[in-house]
Amino acid sequence: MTAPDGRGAGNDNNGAVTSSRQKLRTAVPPPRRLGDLVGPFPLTVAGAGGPGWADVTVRGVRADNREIAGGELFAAHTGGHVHGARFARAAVDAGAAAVLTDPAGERLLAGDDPLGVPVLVADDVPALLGELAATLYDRPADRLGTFAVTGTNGKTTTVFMLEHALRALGRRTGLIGTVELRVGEHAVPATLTTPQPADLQALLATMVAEEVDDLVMEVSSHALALHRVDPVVFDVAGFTNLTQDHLDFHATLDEYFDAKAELFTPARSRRGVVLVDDDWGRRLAERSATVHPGAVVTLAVHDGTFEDPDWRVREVAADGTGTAFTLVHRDGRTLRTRTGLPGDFNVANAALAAAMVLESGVDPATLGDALAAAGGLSPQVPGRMEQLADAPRVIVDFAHNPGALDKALAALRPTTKGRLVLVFGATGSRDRSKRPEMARVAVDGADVVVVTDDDPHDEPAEQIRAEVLAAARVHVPDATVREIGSRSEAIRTVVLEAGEDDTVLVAGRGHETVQEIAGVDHHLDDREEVRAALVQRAGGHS
Ligand SMILES: CC(=O)N[C@H]1[C@@H](OP(=O)(O)OP(=O)(O)OC[C@H]2O[C@@H](n3ccc(=O)[nH]c3=O)[C@H](O)[C@@H]2O)O[C@H](CO)[C@@H](O)[C@@H]1O[C@H](C)C(=O)N[C@@H](C)C(=O)N[C@H](CCC(=O)O)C(=O)O
Ligand SMILES: Nc1ncnc2c1ncn2[C@@H]1O[C@H](COP(=O)(O)OP(=O)(O)OP(=O)(O)O)[C@@H](O)[C@H]1O
Repeated sequence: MTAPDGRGAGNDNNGAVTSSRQKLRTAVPPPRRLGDLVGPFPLTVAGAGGPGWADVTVRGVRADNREIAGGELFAAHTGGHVHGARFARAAVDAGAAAVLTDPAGERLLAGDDPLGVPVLVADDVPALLGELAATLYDRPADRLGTFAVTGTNGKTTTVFMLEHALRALGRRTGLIGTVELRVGEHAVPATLTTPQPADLQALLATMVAEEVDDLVMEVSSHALALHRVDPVVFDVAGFTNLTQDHLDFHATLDEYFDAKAELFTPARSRRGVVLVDDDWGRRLAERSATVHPGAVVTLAVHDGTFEDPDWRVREVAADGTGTAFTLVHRDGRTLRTRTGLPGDFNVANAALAAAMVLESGVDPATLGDALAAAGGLSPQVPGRMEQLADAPRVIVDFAHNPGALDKALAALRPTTKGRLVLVFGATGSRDRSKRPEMARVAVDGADVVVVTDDDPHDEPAEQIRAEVLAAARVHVPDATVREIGSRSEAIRTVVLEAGEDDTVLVAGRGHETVQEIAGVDHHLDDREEVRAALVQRAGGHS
C-alpha cells in the first residue's frame, strides 16, 4: 500500500507509468462576472485590474493548471512543495480567464510579464476556495442527495455498499473515493480519497449535468481539516471506526478524532449514523448529542457495546461467503438483508450503509425488497476482499495495517477447509513500527506466510523483507514462512502450489496498479498477477 505521504490511500501514479489524469467530462457552468464576486468574497483586484476587469466573466474555478479546459478562474495558492502562481502563465495559456492568488502569489507574478488577464487577490485562498467554487459551479450539492462516510477503516467498502443500495432502489449515483471517481457508468482512477475543493465542486456539477440523483463519497480526516468539502452539508453522514493512523498529519489521536467529528455538526450534515462498537464511536455519539442534538443516531453491531442504541444488528447468520443480519430500530422498524462480502467487519459496513439509506427517509420494506433483488449489500469493491477464484479461493485485499490484516485473515479462516496462505509485504520509507506487528499477525493468522515486496519506495526491498521475516521467526520459530522478493513470482508460486481447498490471501495493495521501487513506478496489479497465475494453473500459457 502506498501514497506520497505513505498514509493517504491515493494512487501513486505520477504519470510515469499510467496516466492517473484520465478525466471525466466536465460540465460547463454559467459565466459569472468578476465584479459580482468582489464584495460577497474578500477579494481585491491587483494593480489597476485593467479596463473592464469587472465585466470579465469566468466559468468555474480550478487550482491545477492541468485541469483548465478554458474560461475558468485559476486559483493559485501556496502548497507543500510549490506556490500555484508558478503555473499561472500555463493556466492562462490553457485558457484561464482570470487568476485568483494571495499576496505571495501577487509578488511572484509581479516579477513576470503581465498575464494579460485580471488578477484577484485574497489573503487566504484555501479558506474561501470551497465556498467560491460552490458559487461558481452553482451549488451543485444542493441538487443531489448527499451521503458521506468517514472513519479509519471501511470507508471505501461502505461507500460502495451505499452506491449498490441506492442503485438497487433505481437511483442514479455518483461515487467519490480512494479507488475511483464514478459518474453513472463512467469511472476514472482517483488520486485522493477526497478531492480538493475546486475539483470536488466541478465533479459535483458534472454529476448534476449527468442527472445523477445521489452522491456517495468518502470524507477523509485530512479533507475535513483542510476544508476540502466546504460548504457541502451532507444529507447523511456515517462513521465507521477510528484506530491509530495518519498520526503523521494529525499530531494526536484526539486531533484525528476532532477532525472526523467535524462531519457530525450542523455545518456539515443534516443527519448522522455512528457505529458505537468502539470507544471513539461512543465518544462521537456522546459529543453529537450536544453538538447536533436529535440529528445523529447510533448503531450497535455487537450487544453490550452501547446502552440503548437507536439501531442494532440482530439475527446474524453465515450466508454463503458472507453474512445475513437484521437491522432493528427502537421504533420497531426492521430490515432483513445480507452482505456477500466476508468478515464481521463487513457486517458493520453493511449495517452502516443500510442505516444511512434508511435515515435518508427510505422505507425499510422498500429497501429490503430492492436489496433482495440485488443480492444484498454485495458490491464488488476493487481490491477489497475481491475474490478471483473459488477452488482454490484466491482473494486480493487492501489490508495494509495490523488491524485490517488481522480482520481479513479472521474473516477467511472459518470458511477455509484447507490451508490459509498469505502473501504480503510492508511499505518502504514509511511507518516501520507496523512491520513487526504485521509479521506477528501474519504467522498467527495464516498457515503459510510468503513475505514479498509491497511498495519499497526508497528503502532497499531486501531490508524490509528481512525485518518482517525476523519478526515472524522470532514470534513463531517453526512457522512456515517463506521469502520470495518479486511480488509477481510470489503470487504465481502460491497460486500454482495451492490445493483446491486452500484459501490464498494477497494483501496490502488491493486496487493499486503502481509499485514504486527506488523512485521508479512499475505497473503492478495484484489482480492481473493472480489471473495470469490462474491461467497458468489451468494449463493455459500466460
Ligand atoms: C498534504 C496534501 O493534502 N497534499 C496535497 C496538496 O499537495 P501540496 O500542498 O504539496 O501541493 P503542491 O504540489 O505544492 O502544489 C501547490 C499548488 O500548485 C498546483 N499545481 C501543482 C503542480 C502543477 O503542475 N500545477 C499546479 O497547478 C496544485 O494544484 C496546488 O494547488 O495538493 C495536491 C494537489 O491537489 C495534492 O495532490 C496533495 O495530495 C497528496 C498527493 C497527498 O498524498 N495527500 C494525502 C495526504 C491526502 O490528502 N490523503 C487523504 C487521506 C487519505 C486516507 O484517509 O487514507 C485523502 O483525502 O486522499
Ligand atoms: N469496518 C472495518 N473495520 C476494520 N477493518 C476494515 C473494515 N472494513 C474494511 N476493513 C479492512 O480494511 C481494509 C481497508 O478497507 P476500506 O478500503 O474499505 O476502507 P478505508 O481504508 O477506510 O478506505 P480507504 O481505502 O479510502 O483508505 C480492507 O481491505 C479490510 O481489510
